Amino acid sequence: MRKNLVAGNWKMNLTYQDGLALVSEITHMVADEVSGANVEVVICPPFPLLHSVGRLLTEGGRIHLGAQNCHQQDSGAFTGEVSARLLQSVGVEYVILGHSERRQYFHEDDALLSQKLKAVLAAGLKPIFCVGETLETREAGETFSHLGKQLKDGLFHLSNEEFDQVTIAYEPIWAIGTGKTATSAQAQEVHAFIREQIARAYDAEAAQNTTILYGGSANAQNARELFSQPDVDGGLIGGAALKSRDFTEIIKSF
Ligand SMILES: O=C[C@H](O)COP(=O)(O)O
Repeated sequence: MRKNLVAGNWKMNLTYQDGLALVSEITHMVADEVSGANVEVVICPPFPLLHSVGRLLTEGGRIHLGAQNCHQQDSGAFTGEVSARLLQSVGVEYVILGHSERRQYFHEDDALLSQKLKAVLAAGLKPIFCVGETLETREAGETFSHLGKQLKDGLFHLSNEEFDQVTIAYEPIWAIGTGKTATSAQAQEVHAFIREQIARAYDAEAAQNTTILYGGSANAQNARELFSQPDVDGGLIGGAALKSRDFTEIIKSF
């Protein structure tokens, strides 16, 4: 039985103080309101907040810590970078890899992401691997070939055991931060396609066990409808993860 998951990606938002205030509100709301829900929750703050947010999450109990990126090497002269091993040592469990913003603004390609995946897995962390198409690609009718290639080149080189640790996030780039959400039917269509590709690359069991998240202007209003789709197992939440009430309502949408 695959798990449902809601991951909040804070991106490059908030100060240290604002971040701690937000996470404290979220832990209280989740503790009070979400006790029985069948969902794992992850919060991915910027690097300088990881340790302190992690401590609050440990005290609060049931929310896991994630990072937004890491370097592919274990250590060394890579000024400004952060290794998976360091992330693991501050209590991180998940790492987002291949977010469309990393691909677009930092030119991360499938070859680099393959190395990052290996580093994350070697450190005992769980990757949240993102794929998604631009509006141009969708309108050209190339969504599925594009996603198929991202999965094949970026992800499907992993062994079965390594792949077991992976969560996939589908992010229609045209829906990120735009307020334009994919319809639940559009999301379901792509998620089913991704699951089918997993079955081909690995097997039916791996496909059934893989958690596939939707990311792209998911919010407290549309989460229930999106999460009710058979192949949508949760969300990678940007803007709405910065508001404790909205994020909690999204978690409660299962
Ligand atoms: O990582 C999160 C996704 O990019 C979605 O962001 P958004 O919810 O602000 O559209």
